[in-house]
Amino acid sequence: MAKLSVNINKIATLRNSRGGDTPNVVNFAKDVQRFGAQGVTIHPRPDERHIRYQDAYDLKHEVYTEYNIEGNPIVKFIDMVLEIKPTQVTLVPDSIDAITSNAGWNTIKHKDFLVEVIAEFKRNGIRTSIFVDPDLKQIEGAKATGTDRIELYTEAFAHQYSLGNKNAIKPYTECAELSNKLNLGVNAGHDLSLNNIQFFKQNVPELLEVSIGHALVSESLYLGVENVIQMYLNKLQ
Ligand SMILES: CC(=O)[C@@H](O)[C@H](O)COP(=O)(O)O
Ligand SMILES: NCC(=O)COP(=O)(O)O
Repeated sequence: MAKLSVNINKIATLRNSRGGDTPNVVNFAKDVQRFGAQGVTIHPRPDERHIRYQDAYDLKHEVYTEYNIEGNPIVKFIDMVLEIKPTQVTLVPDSIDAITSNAGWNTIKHKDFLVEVIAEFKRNGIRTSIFVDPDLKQIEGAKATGTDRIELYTEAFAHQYSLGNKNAIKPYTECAELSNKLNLGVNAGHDLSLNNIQFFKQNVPELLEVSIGHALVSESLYLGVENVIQMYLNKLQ
């Protein structure tokens, strides 16, 4: 069984749009765990447009499942992760102004940097994962960094699958097979959804964890809206 880690960035986006504390990010994290999620993921960005660094600290004692913090390992991020000591840190090579993550690491070009940062996290007992495109060379490069796991960047799969192209799964299957052979754990994320997750899971051997946020929160709105409209109508009678 692959674990589901719920990315709660979007809850912080909604909260920040009004400047208050609704919805409350910590309560949401507690609820998703109560409902069965096996992990909570956050991806604080340098501009703190959704998850703030303070949220990462506030969640530390409330996430009793797997706490996964994703981000670009700039100094401020590294210091925060070392202080919080989550279950897992996922390194993502985001440019400062990226709207969302849009590429995996070049694990060959950035090998020395990754080796150093990963060693520091592992010395502190934090499991490491690095975000990579589904490319066999990048998987071999990831192995050489000493990371425990890789997170396969699934945007291309999600897009192609939505167009009906099931062959788009092939590089992911191959990368997972190679990772398994190399004893690298396999996580995955980005644009996974109720539409594509079952097919993805069935075709990616030994998938350990998926982190899902954007679609999961959108689907929750759609699937919950009928109930909430009825509750308002009842109160307005
Ligand atoms: C690495 C990855 O794919 C996710 O963490 C994604 O980037 C979520 O970040 P946003 O919520 O800022 O889009
Ligand atoms: N690591 C991927 C993640 O946390 C969530 O990505 P998305 O579901 O918001 O696209």
